[in-house]
Amino acid sequence: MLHLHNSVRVNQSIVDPVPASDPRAVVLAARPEPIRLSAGSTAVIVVDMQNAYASRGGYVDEAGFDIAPAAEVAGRIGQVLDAARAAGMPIVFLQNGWDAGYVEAGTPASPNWHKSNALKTMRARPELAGRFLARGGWDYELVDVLRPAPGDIRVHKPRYSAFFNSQLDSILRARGIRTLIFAGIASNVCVESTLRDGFHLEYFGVLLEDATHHLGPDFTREATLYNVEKFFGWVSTVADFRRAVGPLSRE
Ligand SMILES: C/C(=C/NC(N)=O)C(=O)O
Repeated sequence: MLHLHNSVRVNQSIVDPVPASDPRAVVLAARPEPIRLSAGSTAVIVVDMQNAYASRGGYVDEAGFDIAPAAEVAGRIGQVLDAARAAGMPIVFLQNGWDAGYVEAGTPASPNWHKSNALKTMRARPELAGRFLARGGWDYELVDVLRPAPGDIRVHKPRYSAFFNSQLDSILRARGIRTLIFAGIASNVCVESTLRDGFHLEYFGVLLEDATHHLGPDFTREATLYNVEKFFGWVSTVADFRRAVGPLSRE
């Protein structure tokens, strides 16, 4: 038996979306229980590792959020990608933002116009106008240490959840993907939004807790981990992911 928050107990049986007979299947240690995944039906989803979210002078830094842990997180995501590539798993890089004219960001008739801290910061500081999250600009680009390799997939997304107004679902379905390994920033915003929507689309979502960073007080990190573990998916770590998929390495 495994003890969870609030003293809830669940069986430690393996969650089994793929048959054990699948030659590319491994068991990933996770909370609340281990989950079997296959390299043939699992993708790594790297959420918004753009200068906006992970570099000094980018949007969230300028908007006053703490990005100090982002560099370490990027390094750990690099380890996840090395292991995933060696195992032959597809890797999807999400990039959040809008066109250079901000048409996709919406008008005052959109909640995004009112809630986006990027848009709000640019309105409050006109000298920053046009700088944040605009396709073609530095802020929108992925951080230098996490450049996509040939074969990796990039998906543009204009809202927090990558399943809205994007190609993500059809790209995943076209490859027979059932399980999504999540890394990136921010755990409590775009990562959680995408993992939740994936749940409703029948994807098995696993969040690697040390390959992500939150925006806001530490309780937001705790809340996301609780929500994922308890309601929407599974929580694992970079070391456990590497341990699990290591034997699948084709090198
Ligand atoms: C706050 C925020 C989060 N984005 C993310 N990638 O989690 C934003 O985009 O404004």
